[in-house]
Amino acid sequence: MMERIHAMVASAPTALERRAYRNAVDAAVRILDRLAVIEPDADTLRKCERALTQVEDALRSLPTLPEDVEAPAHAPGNPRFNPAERGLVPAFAIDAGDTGQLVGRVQFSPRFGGTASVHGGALSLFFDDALGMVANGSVTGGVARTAFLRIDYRSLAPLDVELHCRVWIEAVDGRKRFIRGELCHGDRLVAEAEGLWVAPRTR
Ligand SMILES: CCCCC/C=C\C/C=C\C/C=C\C/C=C\CCCC(=O)SCCNC(=O)CCNC(=O)[C@H](O)C(C)(C)COP(=O)(O)OP(=O)(O)OC[C@H]1O[C@@H](n2cnc3c(N)ncnc32)[C@H](O)[C@@H]1OP(=O)(O)O
Repeated sequence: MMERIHAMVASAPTALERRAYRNAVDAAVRILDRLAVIEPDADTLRKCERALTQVEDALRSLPTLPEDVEAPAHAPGNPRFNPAERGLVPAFAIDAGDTGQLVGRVQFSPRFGGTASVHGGALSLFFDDALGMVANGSVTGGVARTAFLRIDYRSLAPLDVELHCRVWIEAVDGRKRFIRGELCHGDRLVAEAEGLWVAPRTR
């Protein structure tokens, strides 16, 4: 599988390039996290904007990736990098997985928040990624796309606190993979998710 993915990718990034990319994204998201909590001061923020525009100019000097890369988003060889590496979803620590069930921890930093709690859309984004990992994991095998994702918000999710997540396969029916998940803060249920992932037709 991995060989096939690597073959689809024109130029997979080296470990050094990937680390540099990750560090640059980390710096950018730290800025967004800080902007989410500060009291705005126009002078300071104007200086920040000028400095950030210089960073943007440096990034514009780099070529962009070709549009036709088709390697899955989470594949190690994908030069587009996976969603967590791009800062799209919060980093997710996986404690156990790969047996059709996944157990892990996630912490939503301030940029994912409303006032004191996590934005509902950010929770949905997280569930799409976490349930998607199980839907696309070694037990189910192969690529499948999200057909629907339903979230039940049970209680407010605090920011900057470790939350615990469990994701499992509810049922597999032909190309259809029904996946469920839950997110808890200690003993308190924060949100539940259920979704359907559909694998492409083989012919
Ligand atoms: C961006 C792509 C990313 C893909 C990643 C893949 C692999 C990555 C590898 C490792 C990944 C690790 C982690 C992955 C993490 C996250 C993954 C996120 C994935 C996404 O974020 S991806 C973007 C959002 N996603 C879309 O952009 C989908 C747009 N959409 C479509 O592409 C089609 O819509 C599709 C393919 C869903 C179905 O199309 P189709 O033609 O193959 O299926 P068809 O109509 O034949 O239905 C077959 C059976 O599913 C039932 N069915 C279908 N849809 C249903 C629904 N909504 N509700 C209830 N039942 C439904 C029918 O009722 C029938 O059931 P039955 O057979 O029993 O009659």
